Amino acid sequence: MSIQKRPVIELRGASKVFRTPSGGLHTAVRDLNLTVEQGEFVAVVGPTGCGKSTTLTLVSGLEEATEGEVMVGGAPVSGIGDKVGFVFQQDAVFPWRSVLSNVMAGPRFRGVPKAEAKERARSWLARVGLSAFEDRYPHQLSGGQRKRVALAATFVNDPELLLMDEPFSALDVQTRALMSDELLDLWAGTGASVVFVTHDLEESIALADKVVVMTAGPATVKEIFTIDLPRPRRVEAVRLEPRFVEIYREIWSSLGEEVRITRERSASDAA
Ligand SMILES: Nc1ncnc2c1ncn2[C@@H]1O[C@H](COP(=O)(O)OP(=O)(O)OP(=O)(O)O)[C@@H](O)[C@H]1O
Repeated sequence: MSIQKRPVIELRGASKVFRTPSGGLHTAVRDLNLTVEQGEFVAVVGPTGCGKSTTLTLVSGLEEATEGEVMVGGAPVSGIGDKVGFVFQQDAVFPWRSVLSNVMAGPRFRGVPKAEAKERARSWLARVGLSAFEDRYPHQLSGGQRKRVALAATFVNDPELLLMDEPFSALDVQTRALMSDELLDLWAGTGASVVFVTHDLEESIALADKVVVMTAGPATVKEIFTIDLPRPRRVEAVRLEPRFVEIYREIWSSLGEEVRITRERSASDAA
């Protein structure tokens, strides 16, 4: 018997129009249709400024769609849900709290008793290899370690949906690859769905089940590619596989066209 997967996110004909400071209107997302199923890891790639982050803000409930429907967990999105975790480029850690206190914060806000929150936080800190650092403060950590704290602080809340906006882009290449592997390890077995926005096509293929290519702005879905690389994956190793290179070429021919359109537009705007 096949297991019926249920959609966790459904965007149907979603558009977002912003009012610009000069009083004009700017369409950031146009007629976007996208379904993300339970447990699925979906990466979103597209040219710079096309509307990827705006798509995430619609799903998060931070912004309301101007048109169309945005459903999360089968209901129209309203505000930020308890079961949604966020990881952004900037480290969302409290600088005045210790590492342990940072990871305990989510469960404590959700009413988990202190002793239990501490136990859960310690177990996630162990999983990200930071047990020895629990008394440190964020400024006493490296960028990679701070990112690990942010991941532990997110996963400790058992999110059903993880929204990630270029979470590793400020890290150096090696740390980035390590963090990607850690993310895959942490995510495996949680059953959480992930939407991961990135500029980096290699990163998207190494991580995801599906790569969504967005058009040059306003963002709409151009093509969706299924990534049939087996799991578990190690990002540095998977990049060298012939199938990876084949997928990369296929997606790049779709994405490259949108990147070219965006470049030509900005060149003509500058002229
Ligand atoms: N609050 C806002 N008000 C007006 N315009 C906005 C607002 N937020 C985003 N935009 C515009 O909408 C477009 C899409 O922005 P968005 O940040 O979603 O793109 P992106 O694909 O995530 O960009 P990047 O890849 O550079 O991070 C851009 O032209 C941006 O300037």
